[in-house]
Amino acid sequence: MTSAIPIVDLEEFNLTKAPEDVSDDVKRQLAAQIIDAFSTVGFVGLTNYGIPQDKDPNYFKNQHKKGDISGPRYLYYPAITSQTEIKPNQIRCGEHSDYGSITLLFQDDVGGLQVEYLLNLRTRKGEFVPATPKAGTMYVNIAEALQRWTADKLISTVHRVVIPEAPSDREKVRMSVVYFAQPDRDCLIQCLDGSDKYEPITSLELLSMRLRATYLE
Ligand SMILES: O=C(O)CCC(=O)C(=O)O
Ligand SMILES: [Fe+2]
Repeated sequence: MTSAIPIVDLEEFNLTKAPEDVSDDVKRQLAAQIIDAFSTVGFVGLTNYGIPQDKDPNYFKNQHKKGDISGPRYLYYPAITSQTEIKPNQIRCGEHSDYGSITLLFQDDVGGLQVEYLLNLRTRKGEFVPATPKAGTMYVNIAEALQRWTADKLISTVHRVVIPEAPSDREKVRMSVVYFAQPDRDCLIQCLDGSDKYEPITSLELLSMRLRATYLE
């Protein structure tokens, strides 16, 4: 059976307004539609990627059944005008990789998202390349839980958002919607190849550890 990918029409919610000018009701409706689209249609079917042959092909999917710590983030980057003060090397979102299994990322047409393209898998040396917006497409980032699970067979994607160079682009608001697919909170993430490359850890512990490191340390 094939399942259609639902379309969430952001225009309907008039998101060209700044977030503070959009009512909580409209935000709630939009959030409900987006979460429904991501979770019920089973975007998190990671079947056949990095799973040892003897595993159930639905292995990854089954670890996202509850979606109890998965969730969306709506990002609004204000316009940058000639009056805006920008510090040297300032960017819109610093380089990082996400914490869960995969991240689904939708962006508008302003640009600025860059992903690290690994030139050398062993040293992990890479260079940032633009992840150019393309209408009707989404980016899928591999995140850290998946890297641990697959014992580095899949490597998490380092990414960032820079300020566009062209004044006509930087003067536009940039918006993106991302969905962080996180293995269910009690799911034990241990290397599927049987190695001890990473210690087993529950999804919730891994998320808490990464959030602490990012925001508190
Ligand atoms: O705004 C974007 O395109 C990227 C946001 C992002 O990487 C994140 O929220 O983790
Ligand atoms: Fe990210």
